[in-house]
Amino acid sequence: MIDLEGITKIYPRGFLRRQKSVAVNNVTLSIKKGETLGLVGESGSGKSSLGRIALRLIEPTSGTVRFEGTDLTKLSGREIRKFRPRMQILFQDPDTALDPRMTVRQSVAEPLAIWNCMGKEEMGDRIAGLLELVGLTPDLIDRYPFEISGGQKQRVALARVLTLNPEFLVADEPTAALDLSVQAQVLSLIKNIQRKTNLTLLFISHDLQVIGQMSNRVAVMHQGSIVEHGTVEDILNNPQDAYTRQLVAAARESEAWLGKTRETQGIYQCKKD
Ligand SMILES: Nc1ncnc2c1ncn2[C@@H]1O[C@H](COP(=O)(O)OP(=O)(O)OP(=O)(O)O)[C@@H](O)[C@H]1O
Repeated sequence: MIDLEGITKIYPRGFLRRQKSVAVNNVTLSIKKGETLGLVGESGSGKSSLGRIALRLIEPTSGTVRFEGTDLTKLSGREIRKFRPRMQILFQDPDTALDPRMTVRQSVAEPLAIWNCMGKEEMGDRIAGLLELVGLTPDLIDRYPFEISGGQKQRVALARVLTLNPEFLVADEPTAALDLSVQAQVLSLIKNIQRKTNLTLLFISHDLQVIGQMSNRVAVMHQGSIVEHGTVEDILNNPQDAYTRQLVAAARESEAWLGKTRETQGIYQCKKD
């Protein structure tokens, strides 16, 4: 469904913007319909730039982006607008996606109103259905973002993104701003919705454990390049690249640390009881 070919992104930087910074370096990747491709790498490795290029939210310096065979890099602003409802992005911080002056209902309704695709009654049903899909109770519908929790806000942001039935979603560290327990709920929600709707997903994270839970295939990004690419099992059990081996070792260490922490908490709770 998505074919990125030879994507390079160079940002100008520094005084008078004369220096160049290569954020993405000749990346070629494909994502099949209904598949989740996990994109993992440390901060600054170029993941977000690549995700935004895949949606043509920013222009690549060179390379092509194909969406079901159509080269998005060749389309005019007017032509790309037709594709917008079919491709969406879910950001790390729901506060950037939600207008603080809009209620939950207004935030979810806005894309429908902009695309002018429904009558009032049908829109009401659609909003109720979406809120149910993301596990939000109807009593939250008239609340403002400051009146709901971080996890609830991310669910509203997800409902908003799903409003127009997108076929391709870039989820850019969608749970990084959430507590661990809420993170797990939101991840399983995204996974269930992806299965139900056969969404094609580019899931971006710096956390290999999260990527492992969410993805069919993984691409490891380091300093703008894809250094390794394979199934989750291949990457976790038989990493070939030196940087990937470091990532896997760090993920295993943090898994062991988390397990230990839970154990300690368990013992503490028993004693308290
Ligand atoms: N608009 C910009 N102008 C100049 N440089 C930029 C711009 N956006 C990103 N960069 C640089 O490009 C590189 C890649 O950034 P990018 O945000 O794509 O990485 P990332 O892997 O998503 O990082 P993070 O996980 O911290 O979001 C970084 O060195 C960053 O400083």
